Amino acid sequence: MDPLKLLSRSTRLRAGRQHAQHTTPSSGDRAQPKLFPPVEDTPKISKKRKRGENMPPFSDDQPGCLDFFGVAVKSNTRPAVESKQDAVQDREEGGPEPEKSRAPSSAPVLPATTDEEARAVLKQHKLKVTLLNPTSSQTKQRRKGGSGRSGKMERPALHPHPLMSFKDTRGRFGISSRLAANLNEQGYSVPTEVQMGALPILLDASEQYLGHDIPLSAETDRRSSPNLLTVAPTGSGKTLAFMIPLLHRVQSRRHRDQHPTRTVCAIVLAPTKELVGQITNEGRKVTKGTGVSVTQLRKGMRLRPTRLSESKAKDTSSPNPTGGEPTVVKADVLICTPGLLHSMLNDEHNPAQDALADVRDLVLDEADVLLDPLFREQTLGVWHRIVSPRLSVSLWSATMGSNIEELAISTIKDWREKLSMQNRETVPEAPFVRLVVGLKDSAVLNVEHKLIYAATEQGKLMGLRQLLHPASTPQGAGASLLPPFLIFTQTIERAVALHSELLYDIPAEAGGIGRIAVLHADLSDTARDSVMTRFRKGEIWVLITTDLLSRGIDFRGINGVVNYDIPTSSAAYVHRVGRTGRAGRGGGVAVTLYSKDDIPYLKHVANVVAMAQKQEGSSNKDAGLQQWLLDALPKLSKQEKHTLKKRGIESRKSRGKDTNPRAARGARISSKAGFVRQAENNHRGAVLGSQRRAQAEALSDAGDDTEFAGFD
Ligand SMILES: Nc1ncnc2c1ncn2[C@@H]1O[C@H](COP(=O)(O)OP(=O)(O)OP(=O)(O)O)[C@@H](O)[C@H]1O
Repeated sequence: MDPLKLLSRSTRLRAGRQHAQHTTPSSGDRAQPKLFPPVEDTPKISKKRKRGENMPPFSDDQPGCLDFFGVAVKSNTRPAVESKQDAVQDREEGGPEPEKSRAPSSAPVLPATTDEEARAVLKQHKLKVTLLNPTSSQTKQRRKGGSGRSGKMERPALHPHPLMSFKDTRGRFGISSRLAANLNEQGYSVPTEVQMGALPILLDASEQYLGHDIPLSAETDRRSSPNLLTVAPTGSGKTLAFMIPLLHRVQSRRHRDQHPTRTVCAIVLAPTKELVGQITNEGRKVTKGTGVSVTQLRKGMRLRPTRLSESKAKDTSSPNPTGGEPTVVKADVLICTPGLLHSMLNDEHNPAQDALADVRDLVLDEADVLLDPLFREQTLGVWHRIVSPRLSVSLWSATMGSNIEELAISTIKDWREKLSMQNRETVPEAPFVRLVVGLKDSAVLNVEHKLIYAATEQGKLMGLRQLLHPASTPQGAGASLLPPFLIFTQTIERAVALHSELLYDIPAEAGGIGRIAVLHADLSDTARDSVMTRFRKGEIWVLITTDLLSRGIDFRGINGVVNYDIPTSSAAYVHRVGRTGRAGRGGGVAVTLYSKDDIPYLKHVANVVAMAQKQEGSSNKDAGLQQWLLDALPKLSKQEKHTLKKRGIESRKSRGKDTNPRAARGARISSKAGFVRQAENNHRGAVLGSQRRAQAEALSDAGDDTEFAGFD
């Protein structure tokens, strides 16, 4: 088997075997993908446990950690919880389940943890849960008697009981046997940190997690699923964390309503087509046989109207822009980019103006990008078209600025007020919870970060070639990378130029030009799909791309990321390097090449690297980023940061050649000397000239019957 066929996310995983075949460094040998060390390695926690009475040892090696709460399971709270859950399940699924699909009597049941145990586990796994919309009285109390920092609003902490094994999802939250079986079949047994924290919050909207700490206000609707904002590291399993609750709710609703026609019940928005495709694929794998349909919205499709307007819609259906009959979306869960859905909803020929009438779940994956000015209008446009008072919104990313948090709070408030006015009755307020895993906005820890100074553009190209051909470099002289890896550039032009420069660098015996490819937004959808598939299959070893692939994309077993052009924000760095070291795998390398032009803009990258190294507790001080370098790098003002994020490094933009040809020449990606390029240009000009002359002669020979074909 080709060892590079590891990238394929669609590879069927089997329980207990999912990492067995991985042989490249970044495939790692971790049995389960937790990011933070198990309790045995954490002296602080074990010390605490000695003091605690009922805290049995927790080991990540225990599959599913079913014994974790072994002592407490015997407690008399268990039967009550069990019977309550059965009742909820029966109610949700429209009556008692047939015997065969019920959990067997030996099925895991709700671990009856105490609040104290839950707190210890949350702390151990670096999970922090906060209520973002406390009642005004709670806020005041905390201001007075709280931390003492007057005027600073302190939000109350929550302590949901974490999920220790996917087996518990059925007994504890009543997810269907089919959904549970699919998770098991895909090899998911132990939840990652984000799943441990988010699943109980989203699957159990009641007293389970909120009642302990926070008496909610009278107008807060306890029955609503809470709104959730999650910040968790790249590759930590956020997709599954939002997919399971969403699919569970859709499935329960379908059972309960017994409605034959499908209308969209849930929407997942993501910024790129590639990510949309990946989420759809993941959703389909876990919904197999559940009757829930997960669909990727594509151009030329038509949204299905709700029942009310269906008959009216039949006469006014809009033509398919790609020709032929438009495909009507028959989906329970719709996954799409905000731009496409927004334009479809605003199309005046669209007969399905109320297509989102049944939507009760909205997920914003990579929420900080979706709420960035670039996508904000479309994202909020879709959000405001949803009219269900029971809407539950969740926002997910590895990086989330405080401005995004504030924007989310204000949008939820505006949306609720608007809906209350429209409906002429108060829409109940759902709790808005924030879950943070680890340190916010930081790079994943199991990746080795390298910053390499290359002085000039040509130096960067040479540095990259050394990475591609480590054998030609004296041992220890530089970084080396094992394919497959990704190379990021700032612009499409530079990605294309770098691709043509490196095209012949991989020897024919190793696959030649087929091993290296470029992917960017100017390619057709088919070309983009084909490159993605070939990279996932391991046919392509080096993929040059722009920030198009920097977010969300999950290539298993990718060994490294090269920032050929430095990222334009710390968030961009976190996401780019997060394409390696996924699901807890070690061995990934992130190399950032920088020239002297980059030095003014390097600080944000250096800060993230320094933070990651500090968190990791790098034992080798020389390997880490030197403090003098950090101190020497200039700091950007807020305005400069904003401009850099928006426009990138000016000299690398192709437009530079009109305004500043010299700078543009300096930024050109080429290893050829100036005189060689000039000779090539002269030759190209001569060939073009002779072709033109030949054309002109042919035209004059053709005589008067030739039609005027425009000026040459
Ligand atoms: N519980 C689990 N056990 C084993 N593997 C898991 C588990 N949950 C997720 N994974 C795997 O981890 C990888 C990363 O998951 P995912 O793409 O959801 O990460 P993410 O947090 O969304 O990353 P990003 O921030 O880059 O979007 C995937 O290959 C997924 O199959």
